[in-house]
Amino acid sequence: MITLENVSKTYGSGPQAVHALKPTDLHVAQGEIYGVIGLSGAGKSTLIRCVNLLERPTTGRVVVDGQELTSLGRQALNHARHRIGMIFQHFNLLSSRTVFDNVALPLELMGVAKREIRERVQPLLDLTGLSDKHDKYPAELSGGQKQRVAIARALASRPKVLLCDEATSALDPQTTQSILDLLKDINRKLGLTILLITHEMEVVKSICHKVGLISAGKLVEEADVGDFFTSPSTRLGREFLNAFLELDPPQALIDRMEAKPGPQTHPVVRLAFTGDAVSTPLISRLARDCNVDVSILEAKVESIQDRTLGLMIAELIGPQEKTQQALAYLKSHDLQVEVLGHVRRNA
Ligand SMILES: Nc1ncnc2c1ncn2[C@@H]1O[C@H](COP(=O)(O)OP(=O)(O)OP(=O)(O)O)[C@@H](O)[C@H]1O
Repeated sequence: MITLENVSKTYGSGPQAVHALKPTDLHVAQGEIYGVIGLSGAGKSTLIRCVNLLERPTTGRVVVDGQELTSLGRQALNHARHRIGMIFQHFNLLSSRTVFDNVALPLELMGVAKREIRERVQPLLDLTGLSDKHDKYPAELSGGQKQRVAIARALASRPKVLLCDEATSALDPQTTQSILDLLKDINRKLGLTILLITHEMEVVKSICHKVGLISAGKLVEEADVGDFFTSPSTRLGREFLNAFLELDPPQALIDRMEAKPGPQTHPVVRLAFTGDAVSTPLISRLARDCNVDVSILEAKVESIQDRTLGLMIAELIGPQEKTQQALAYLKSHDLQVEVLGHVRRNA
């Protein structure tokens, strides 16, 4: 439904040039919710704004619903944009218009007749839970309600695609969840394809099917959400995941950690279990079969959509050859094993 081919964006030129988006390929399938995550300044906004050509890409092709937007003239592009809704972090509502009139605005601009506008706006207010806010002004609404108005407005022109630019970043966690539930609901009910950008793993975890990780203008990793949360393939992906899971070794242990193994040290490992491994008593088998002691420092179980993810930080205690054997054993059992460092037992 959305295809970016070799799309890049450079702001300015010469020594002042900022290569905000390096040549990027991206595909979002029909009906999919795709999240792009990255740190501040990574190029997320630039990427999403290139999709509807709010930013004109420096190179590449943008194809939405089979139509190449980058080849269209001004009028045809305006028309094509009716099929692409967009919502923003700060809602961008018109303060002098009521809820109804804000939602009706795109239809007025398209020249839709008054009666048809009435017939189309009311169901959108119902869908977004705003039926009783019809005549309110934005100043009379909460942040979550304002974003609902923005969503209803974005849906008014019956788009095939919804672009969400940090749509929940200005909202508290509870309101964020209700807006994410609404987006999930409209994705299901209307078959709407959603591309969102966010810096919050919670957003990706809650509603996305697929995720792309962007860093310094480059899409460095792309995966199904379940795979990303269980085994990110880049260092940055692991940093995002670890920060989200808040599963780091105690500081006192980090301070004692050495990078290289030695005859007097024991490895500290972070283990991620998925699927069958979650319910298998691997740790007791590890102790029995490999003859090492396992000191569990932290552990938790997370539900990531339809998957269960078990996480643990543990110290493997025993002679070096036994702890190496234990690591090989863990790796052969479909676990993600990351050696965080090595500590002296009684330092
Ligand atoms: N209009 C512009 N002119 C020049 N540089 C720009 C412009 N817009 C963005 N940039 C630069 O491009 C880079 C990417 O910015 P962008 O806003 O796309 O990142 P982001 O990931 O969305 O960041 P944030 O999460 O902080 O909004 C940054 O270095 C930014 O300073």
